[in-house]
Amino acid sequence: MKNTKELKTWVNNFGLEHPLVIAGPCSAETEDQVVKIAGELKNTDATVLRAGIWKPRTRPGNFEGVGALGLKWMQTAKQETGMLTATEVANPNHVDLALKHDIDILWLGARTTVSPFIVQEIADALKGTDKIVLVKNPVNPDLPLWLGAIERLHTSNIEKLGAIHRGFSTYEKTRYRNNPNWQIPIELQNRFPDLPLICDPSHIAGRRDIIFDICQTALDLNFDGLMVETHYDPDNAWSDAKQQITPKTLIQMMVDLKIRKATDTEAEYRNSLNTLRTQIDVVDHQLIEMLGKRMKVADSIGELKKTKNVAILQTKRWNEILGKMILEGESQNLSEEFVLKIFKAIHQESINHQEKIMQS
Ligand SMILES: C=C(O[C@@H]1C=C(C(=O)O)C=C[C@H]1O)C(=O)O
Repeated sequence: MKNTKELKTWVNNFGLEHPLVIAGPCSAETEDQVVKIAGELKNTDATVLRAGIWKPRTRPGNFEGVGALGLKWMQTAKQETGMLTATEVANPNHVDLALKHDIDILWLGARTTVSPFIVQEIADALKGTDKIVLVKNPVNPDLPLWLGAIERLHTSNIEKLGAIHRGFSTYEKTRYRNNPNWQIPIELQNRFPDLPLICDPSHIAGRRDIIFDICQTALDLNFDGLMVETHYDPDNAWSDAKQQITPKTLIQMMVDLKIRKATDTEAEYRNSLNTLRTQIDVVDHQLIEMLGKRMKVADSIGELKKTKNVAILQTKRWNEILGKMILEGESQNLSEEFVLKIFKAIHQESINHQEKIMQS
């Protein structure tokens, strides 16, 4: 698959002055609930009503969705509000049912994207449709797997494609339910700058209070749209209660979010930006030079260790360096997380260098 300007056409055709907003409950629960939420979302920035009909739950015994019955409720909501509809499909049978009920946007969930077999079956079932198909990232931070799923759909002649970033599962406890790992959607934009990219802050956050900040970050990173779980009574939702917000909160959020433009052509802005970027270029050059110098010292240590047959890894020394650098980083306004990441990478490169010398 090649990047082409046409990839963005379906989003541009909405003619919106704000990001595309897909909103609605995590799960369709009752007809009244679906229709009521759609009613509250009508006349807001939300163009598309989302609702989960089949819910992939980590463990059995939880609410697994109302099934095909809910598709009729989506149709009623669409008739009453004029909103487009979107739901998740996880197998060819879901695809058939969703198409029969004229759902406008189908998405593949994170647990589906991980499996090329099931993605291929879904791509085959979708052949010939002109529906919009969105692909959530796989649960693991694997860009080729994510792109591979999109390519399978592209090969099935699905033209209206997009990616949804919902964060990546981690074993570690973090402030997020699913780690945003923003580098991955940034890399995706590098490869496919025109592929529509939508952020799902609800699944990244797993909780209401940080949804706004995640949306703002997404807009700062050129995302085209937001998919936000919305319920009139979030606390009593049948699934993902903690991460849903009310339509009223969504309306306020869209007022408060700052929508960024791709660039600005004003001369003074361009000049200042160029001056600052020259400074960045100088510092980057120095960083690489310093890192090269550090590795030369590591090489010498490798030579020395080789003469005495001493192990490369010296945990005590390494921990001393980390402790010192975290403190120095603090005084330079660098987060501990960042300093750790950088120094772990430096340490690994240093080990690789010494490995080469010790084995030669
Ligand atoms: C360079 C050394 O070898 C390893 C690499 C280190 C580094 O790059 O700072 C520190 C400790 C060792 O694990 C050393 O022993 O000092």
